[in-house]
Amino acid sequence: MATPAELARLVDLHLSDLRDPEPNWTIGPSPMAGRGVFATRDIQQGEIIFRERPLVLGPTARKGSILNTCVCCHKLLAVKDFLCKNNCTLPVCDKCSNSEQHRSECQLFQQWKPKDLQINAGNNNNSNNSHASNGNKDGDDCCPVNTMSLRILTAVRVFFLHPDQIALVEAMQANDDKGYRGEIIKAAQCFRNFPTTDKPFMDRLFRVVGVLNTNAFEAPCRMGDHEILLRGLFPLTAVMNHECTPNASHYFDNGRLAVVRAARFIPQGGEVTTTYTKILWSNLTRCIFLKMTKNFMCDCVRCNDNTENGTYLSALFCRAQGCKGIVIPVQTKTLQPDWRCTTCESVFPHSKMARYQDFALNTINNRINKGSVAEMITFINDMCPRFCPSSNYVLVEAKLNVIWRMSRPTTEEFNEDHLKCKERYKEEIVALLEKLGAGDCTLKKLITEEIL
Ligand SMILES: C[S@@+](CC[C@H](N)C(=O)[O-])C[C@H]1O[C@@H](n2cnc3c(N)ncnc32)[C@H](O)[C@@H]1O
Repeated sequence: MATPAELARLVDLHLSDLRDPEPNWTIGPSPMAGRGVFATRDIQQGEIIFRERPLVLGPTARKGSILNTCVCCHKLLAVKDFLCKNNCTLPVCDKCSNSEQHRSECQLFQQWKPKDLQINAGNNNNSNNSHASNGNKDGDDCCPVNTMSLRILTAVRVFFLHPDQIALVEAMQANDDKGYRGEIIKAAQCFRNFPTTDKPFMDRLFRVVGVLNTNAFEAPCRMGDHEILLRGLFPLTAVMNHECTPNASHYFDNGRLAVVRAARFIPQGGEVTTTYTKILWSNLTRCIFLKMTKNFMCDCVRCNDNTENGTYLSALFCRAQGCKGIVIPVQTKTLQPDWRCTTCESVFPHSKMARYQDFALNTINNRINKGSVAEMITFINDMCPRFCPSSNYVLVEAKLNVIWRMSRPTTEEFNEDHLKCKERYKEEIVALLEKLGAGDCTLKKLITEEIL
């Protein structure tokens, strides 16, 4: 792995005009993991630490993604006949189809000979050759886009970068997850002539895919009245290590600019951290997510406190007869803790509580976005307290969903009680964030400034 100094040199070149002449950050060796970002002086809460453009950007092409979106400008395309006229099978608008960027990737895809993607209605479920629908019900039968070849596009774009930019990608960490090979194999199956026997090429591709999976962000981008998620590699933002209640927060300005601010005061020399999970998830949910997606167990203060600063985001109702107490995990930093009631002290095995947590999660999530906001509020206020403590993260997320839906343009009308509920939910979530010590985090800004 590249030294912190070499990584910092390449990051400086990448930042170009966005590099502050006297930055308040530097890259150094981290006691948490590998390299990290550190404050060169005291940084006040709310201060911008850096801004950065993506080194590469591409479609996320995940299940449910809108696929009839131009791979260059991300504009929404017609529901039919939106693929490149040169048969590279990439969705592209007329204007971008003649751009330099598209020309090079179009030629490469043509050289690899994409397989015929004409599909039959209802034949969308073959995961080895997954012709995805375009997320637009009208177009389900006529959207011959292969999500796996679309997903590999961001990795392919790395090969067209300037040598210093390629060196930066090479200097980044790539977790060695065998699952990443599957992504490449599935993409290769979309072509008749993919260079699978070219070992140096395949090794480089594997590393690039590893770098993307370890470091890339999903950045929301609004184009007119549709919003899509882009897969972006923002190298400096990615060098920040994870903390479950981080001291910095980041957001993406329309997918094209990462902005990193101090959520709290950061003393000179302190490591600048961000979070790779949702801040309001419970200890166990974050722990499982980090292990599965980032391959590490977090050791931060919050992960070591089974009350989570008194927020009890994990809490479930006690299963002992007659007890109305709550149970929380006994051990921290394990994927299968025992659970103990804080009132009667009964202990339950994880298998039992995991089933209960899944039941609460599925019952609540099945209602989210189904039916009106008014129905959701009634469900949250009247039904959920019967089976889920109000501090449980799933219920907290349901309230967040109501705030989100009420803050967006909608034809639904809300009465005074609904508006009061929304305000109450907002106050509860802001109080939770304060208990966690989250400072001026992005979520707090989104809630209080209503820019969800
Ligand atoms: C995006 S990289 C962060 C930068 C990385 N430290 C480097 O040197 O390039 C993400 C990886 O860093 C490591 N990491 C980040 N935060 C960590 C933490 N709190 N504890 C342990 N490992 C962590 C994990 O290996 C994770 O997959």
